Amino acid sequence: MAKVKVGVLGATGTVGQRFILQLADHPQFELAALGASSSSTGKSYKDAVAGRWKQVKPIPENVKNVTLVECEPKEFVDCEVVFSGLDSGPASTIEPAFRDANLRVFSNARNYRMDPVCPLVVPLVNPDHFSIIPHQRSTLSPSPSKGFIITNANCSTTGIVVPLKALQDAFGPLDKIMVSTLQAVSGAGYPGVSSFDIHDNVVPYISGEEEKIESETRKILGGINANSTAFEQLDDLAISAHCNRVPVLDGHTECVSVSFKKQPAPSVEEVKEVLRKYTCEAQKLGCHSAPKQVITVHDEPDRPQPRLDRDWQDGAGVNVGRVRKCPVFDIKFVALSNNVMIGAATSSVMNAEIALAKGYLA
Ligand SMILES: NC(=O)C1=CN([C@@H]2O[C@H](COP(=O)(O)OP(=O)(O)OC[C@H]3O[C@@H](n4cnc5c(N)ncnc54)[C@H](OP(=O)(O)O)[C@@H]3O)[C@@H](O)[C@H]2O)C=CC1
Ligand SMILES: N[C@@H](CC(=O)OP(=O)(O)O)C(=O)O
Repeated sequence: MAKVKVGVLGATGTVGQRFILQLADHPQFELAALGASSSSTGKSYKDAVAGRWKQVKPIPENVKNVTLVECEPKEFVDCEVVFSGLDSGPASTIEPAFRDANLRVFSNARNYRMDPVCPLVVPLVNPDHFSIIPHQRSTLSPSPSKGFIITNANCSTTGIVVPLKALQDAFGPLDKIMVSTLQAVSGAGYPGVSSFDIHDNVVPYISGEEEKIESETRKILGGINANSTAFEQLDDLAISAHCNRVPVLDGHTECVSVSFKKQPAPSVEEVKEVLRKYTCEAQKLGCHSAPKQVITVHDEPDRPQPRLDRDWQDGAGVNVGRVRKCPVFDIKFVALSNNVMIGAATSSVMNAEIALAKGYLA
């Protein structure tokens, strides 16, 4: 089958560079156009990222000499799909312009995540939310025949909703959640937090992050109504987040405590077994980027750790450890996810693979 031609918006940034690595040699997608800001357009990709290519792997040979273009639909006429690693400012007008020009937009930006007709999908959790797409199109005037926007979640939200979904499926509705995050500096893009601010330090504030974790979790773990026209958010799920920036390059660590509506609560061993056995639709569909093991449960008392565990399975799954009884809630555990992989680029790419497999790119 011919590959689907795709473009990347914000191709030079932290998330954009990960898109390049994942898409340069993808079995189903072919890179056809790369966009960035006007300070990069007209340059070859290698010149535009000179001094700020921050990946261990080199720039793929077939990308080095591609000329960067403006993020305008007329520059992407060969593409059927675009992956967006745009900042939220430019994303607010650029992403809908691509949707209205009949491209399928897979976005990392926060702008449309809580939109009532926009799917907010963590591919390991809720790809069933794609079914709102026909309704999303019907709310637009003129209604695009092919275009849509699908978003993926904030990177810290992504890391917790995967184990929480496994627990919710197995043990019924969750009651309360407390989460404290230790977030990597790559979450702030490049150059991000200055070394002077983060070295030998912890910054106990990330603007807007706590609110995003609290609202996005309720949407992702919620359902969609029978005729696929509205999301059913978990409005009665109590959730509170504390967010901290720590001197780690990649990988968000999150300390989670959870209680269940149904009592008695499951035991530690039952929780571990459910997490280990959790599977997702991307695996069943045979998606190229799906992890073999969605949740890797560590029994060692000092794992997961970002440096040791963030690249397991190319950062496509979630690591959980320290599962234990909580004297205040029911269960507590530590989750680690790669914020730039499953927290960003891998989620978008896997969402597109699922959409392709389910016929949404036809
Ligand atoms: N980093 C992470 O862990 C995560 C990030 N996200 C989200 O992904 C998005 C990208 O984040 P990140 O990669 O960290 O950001 P960066 O700042 O590293 O990259 C931003 C990209 O957007 C481009 N850009 C900026 N302004 C414009 C413009 N006016 N027109 C066109 N292109 C523009 C930049 O191009 P140029 O190089 O030319 O300036 C660059 O390619 C954000 O919305 C972020 O919130 C989501 C989850 C996790
Ligand atoms: N704010 C996250 C990364 C991010 O960009 O989040 P969002 O896509 O929700 O703006 C972090 O700093 O680690």
